[in-house]
Amino acid sequence: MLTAESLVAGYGEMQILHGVSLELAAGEIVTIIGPNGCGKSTLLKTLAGLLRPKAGTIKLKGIDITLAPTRDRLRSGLGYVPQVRNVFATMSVEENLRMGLFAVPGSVKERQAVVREILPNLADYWTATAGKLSGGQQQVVALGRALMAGPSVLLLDEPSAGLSPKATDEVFQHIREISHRQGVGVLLVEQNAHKALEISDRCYILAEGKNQIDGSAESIMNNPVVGKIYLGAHAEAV
Ligand SMILES: Nc1ncnc2c1ncn2[C@@H]1O[C@H](COP(=O)(O)OP(=O)(O)OP(=O)(O)O)[C@@H](O)[C@H]1O
Repeated sequence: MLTAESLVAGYGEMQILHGVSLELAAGEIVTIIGPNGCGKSTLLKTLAGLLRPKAGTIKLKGIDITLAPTRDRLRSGLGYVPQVRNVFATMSVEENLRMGLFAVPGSVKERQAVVREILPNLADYWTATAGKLSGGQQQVVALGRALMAGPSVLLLDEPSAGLSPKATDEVFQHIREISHRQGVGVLLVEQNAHKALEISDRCYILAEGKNQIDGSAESIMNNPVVGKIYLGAHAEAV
């Protein structure tokens, strides 16, 4: 569904990604973990088209989108939810979802009905101002907005950031359903590595802008060395 090969990217002269490669299949959840500053968000921004890679290729459904503008990526089925400022705070939930269709043709009402079926909680705060919702509710709104465009791939940057354990579980449950029921491939960047691995099929570990280790989520969780270095305090529990 989505492949990246040997991506080199960064900010100005500063190179952050030094040849990162990955694959994501339909209906699969893949988590990217790694130390702070290793380039996880930079990788998602590059895949989403916010940063232009200096080298490497990105393909979506076999089509080269390496240099495609963000709008074209959206139309081709690539959705992206950034870590911060992922809702329009002064708009209602309904309007936030409307915005999700700005670059993609389609009927707002029809798409909203589909998204409300996938995320039934949205009905509870449909007319509320998004900025006044809890962090967990805002994250559901952000997911809903991304789903409006009918993506086949979703890039999610730390969806559990700032959420309580309970809200994190709810958001992860939604992610699992979006992936497994709707067939959406989900690429997840998470600090909460242990919890993310529990809902993931596979995992890539990055270090210093390079692929370090990859494998099934289970093999990563059961690898004592990986656990100790990358899963932190949770290592004992794995
Ligand atoms: N807009 C920017 N301009 C310049 N440098 C940036 C910018 N955004 C990030 N960086 C730098 O790029 C490096 C990688 O940042 P990135 O956010 O991709 O890491 P990360 O792995 O997602 O980190 P974290 O886990 O802390 O979120 C860091 O050194 C960061 O300071």
